[in-house]
Amino acid sequence: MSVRVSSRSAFPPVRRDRVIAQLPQSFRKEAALHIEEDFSSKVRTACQEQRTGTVGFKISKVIVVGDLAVGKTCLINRFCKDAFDKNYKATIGVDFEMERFEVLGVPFSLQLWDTAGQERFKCIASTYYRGAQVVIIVFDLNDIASLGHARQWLEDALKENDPTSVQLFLVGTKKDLSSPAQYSRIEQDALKFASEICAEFWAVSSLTGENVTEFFFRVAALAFETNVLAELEKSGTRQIGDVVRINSTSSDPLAASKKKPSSCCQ
Ligand SMILES: Nc1nc2c(ncn2[C@@H]2O[C@H](COP(=O)(O)OP(=O)(O)OP(=O)(O)O)[C@@H](O)[C@H]2O)c(=O)[nH]1
Repeated sequence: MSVRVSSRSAFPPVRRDRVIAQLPQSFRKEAALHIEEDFSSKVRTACQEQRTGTVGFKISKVIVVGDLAVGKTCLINRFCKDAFDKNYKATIGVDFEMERFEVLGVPFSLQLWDTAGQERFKCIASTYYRGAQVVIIVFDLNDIASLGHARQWLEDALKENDPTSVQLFLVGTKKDLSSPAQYSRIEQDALKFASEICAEFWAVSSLTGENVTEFFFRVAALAFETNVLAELEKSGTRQIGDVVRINSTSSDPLAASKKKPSSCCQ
């Protein structure tokens, strides 16, 4: 496999197909963490001038939660291993994969934590929720009950984390199994719920691979952008009037879902 060597990294080189030079776009503008077309000029400039501090050495923790058998393991495996297993094997506790990216020339890593959806393993899994920068709540697009349970998964994940600093994604899986009519019905509900909790909505299929790479690239890019902005803030280079564009960093998704019925993410 071809790789790209970064002179600024102490880690192994990044795969060529993990290089992000443009901001990947959201799946639906109605439920997006932000709708800018590109990285902010502040972030681009910081990367060009190598003013990203420790971001190149950081590992962002991503937890993937949701009901049993909704497809969390398959989603991670499709992206990390380009593999799909049609047989269900329950995750016992947790498992994780590391993915290395290069964003705007800066190395950046995601640690993807696959957690158990089965009730009996949930208490083991929840001990690993702490320290997440990104929470991905997964539901099955063909099972409305799994979308209904998303709020509980969110509450559990936020108990262990600062609700104002996590980025939330709501991901519907098994898109290949739903008819267009079925899909559009559940998408309406998912979009509504995603905008209530300030999450970004995606619909994917791990069987066909539809939207899987696009989704994880978006996660990596937004997590990277937040880290660079935080680094700039720490080093005092942000100016009065600068806006942190990722709204989930400035609002509490659970409080938002109780107070605001409409979108609060843009
Ligand atoms: N057709 C189809 N089947 C899928 C897809 N994703 C997952 N599956 C199937 O759904 C079942 C459950 O998938 P898993 O990824 O193991 O589910 P999980 O959410 O990790 O389950 P737990 O570990 O118990 O929490 C398996 O039989 C998969 O093959 C998909 O995109 N399309």
